[in-house]
Amino acid sequence: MNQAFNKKNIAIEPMDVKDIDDMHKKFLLNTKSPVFAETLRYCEKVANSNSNVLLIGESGTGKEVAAKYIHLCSQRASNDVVAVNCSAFTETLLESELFGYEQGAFTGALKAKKGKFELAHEGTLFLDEIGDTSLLTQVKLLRVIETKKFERIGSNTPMLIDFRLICATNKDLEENILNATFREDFFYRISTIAIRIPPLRERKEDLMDMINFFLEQSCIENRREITYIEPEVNEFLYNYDYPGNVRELKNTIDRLVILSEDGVIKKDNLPILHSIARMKPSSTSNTFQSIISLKEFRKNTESKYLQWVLNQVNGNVAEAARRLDISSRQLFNKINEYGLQK
Ligand SMILES: Nc1ncnc2c1ncn2[C@@H]1O[C@H](COP(=O)(O)OP(=O)(O)OP(=O)(O)O)[C@@H](O)[C@H]1O
Repeated sequence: MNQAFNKKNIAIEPMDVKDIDDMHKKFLLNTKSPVFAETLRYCEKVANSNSNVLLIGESGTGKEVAAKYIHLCSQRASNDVVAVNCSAFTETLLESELFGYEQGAFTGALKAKKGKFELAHEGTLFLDEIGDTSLLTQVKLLRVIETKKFERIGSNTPMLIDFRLICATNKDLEENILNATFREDFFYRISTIAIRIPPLRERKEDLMDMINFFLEQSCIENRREITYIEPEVNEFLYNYDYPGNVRELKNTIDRLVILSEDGVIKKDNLPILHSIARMKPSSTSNTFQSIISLKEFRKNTESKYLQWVLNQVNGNVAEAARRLDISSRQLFNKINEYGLQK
């Protein structure tokens, strides 16, 4: 190694899981879904290789969770998993975040800083949202991945590093290659093993356990006790499609627990957007019949939704307006405009 590493001096990223037991306590990995079970077995299988892994899946499916799981199942588990969200930085900032810099390397570099490559030494580097990196950053990353060497910004001394790379994306990188925003050579380099993390709607077998898991977690975190959940809430939680996946489920439950009163989770606390989604449960996978103007589409959707809300409150306009957070006068105008039934 060209420059000595001293693990003790490396500022460790705060990690929310210490070991595999802790991982099982904090995340629901005991799955009843054959699809997700296969995903987890695949993660375990590849954990002990040193291959670069690309996790592909919609936002909120648990790609970061899967990355930590792979790390903790690997021989690198006693070292760190260092995560970087590539979309959170501009090109220059991402570079200094990854490579680190020497004192005086640029204006504002008052003292030297270690980058994530160094921090991930002997551990795992997790690059989230890799599809958001620029072509130039991809070239620089490719070089480090191939040579396992890098220099801090402002230094000519190469450092040798040993890390396992896991990247994640919710983008279609193959399409990005076609439109020249993602390098093909970089794609092949980072995706020796590609693992698809299934969306929640494809693993509904886990929904009940997940709901209970997050309820319990949220009650502890928010110091609440839930004694009753209105049936409409349960109906919603079990039938909703969760386009935001596990994150949306978790946030929804948090919200319901926080807004609960006297231990009761009420249907009134379901966000209004959820009510729209309930009306059109497969809104994300809908096949539309024909192309119409956006104005006409909005009008159709709005009128159906308002009719549904009016039905829910037995035609009580004042109550419907209150729940819709608009004035009764505005609602009356809409009722007349769309010819709605009270
Ligand atoms: N199996 C699981 N058990 C418990 N919580 C989970 C599980 N999977 C995901 N979560 C929770 O769901 C949220 C989203 O997970 P994560 O950040 O891993 O998703 P992601 O696919 O990386 O999202 P993004 O694409 O937006 O970065 C987190 O709060 C995470 O703790």
